[in-house]
Amino acid sequence: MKETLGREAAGYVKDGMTIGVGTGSTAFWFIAALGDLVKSGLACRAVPTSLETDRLLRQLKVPVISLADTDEIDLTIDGADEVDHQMQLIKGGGGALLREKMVAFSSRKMIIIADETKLVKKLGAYPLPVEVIPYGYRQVSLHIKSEFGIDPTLRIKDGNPLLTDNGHYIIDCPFGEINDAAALHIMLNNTPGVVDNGLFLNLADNALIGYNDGTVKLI
Ligand SMILES: O=C(CO)[C@H](O)[C@H](O)COP(=O)(O)O
Repeated sequence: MKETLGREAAGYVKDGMTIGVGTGSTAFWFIAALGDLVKSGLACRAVPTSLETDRLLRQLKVPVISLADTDEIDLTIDGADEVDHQMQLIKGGGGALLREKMVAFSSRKMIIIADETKLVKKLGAYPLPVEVIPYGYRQVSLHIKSEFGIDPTLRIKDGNPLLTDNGHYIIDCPFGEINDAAALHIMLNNTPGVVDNGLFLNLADNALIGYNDGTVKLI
């Protein structure tokens, strides 16, 4: 399914485009498809959203530029942890939310690739990743806990706090159903020490949703 989604998304890439390239296991298959297109002669420039995506793109000889090297991105293809029918998202399960959001914000169009399990009526069942400055991360966590009555978890990898590509920590916040995503976004990002959170509001245009029976629908 992820491979089908990656290949389907590659159909939206046109010659000469600057492409934002997402992170994660679904985006992996888009990268593979983009590599094939470049091999067969497509000209494009790719803006990676993580060091891992950067590495994969270079491995496949896809020309890579950094976000600072372009004024605008024509199209971004990325995965998501949740997408609702209004194209609002939760992202950051792979820890790349900050660069992903910066790339999405600079893109004229963003298409999400996700399987049907990620298409939800309301965001929030997936714990919302919040990227924080390591200094004082505990205070941020305590603040979120007392403000919202939830139990945030510091993301751990190999026994240590996971460090993002930007040298930050991630706190995963199990909000449950989010009723006012815009207000939550502001409240979180107004907390000193919070760099950004995984709510992607009004950034995605469409989603390619992959269904169990092998079909893909553009919504
Ligand atoms: O936001 C992300 C990384 O920060 C990913 O797009 C999201 O976690 C989905 O990943 P996958 O396709 O592996 O399920």
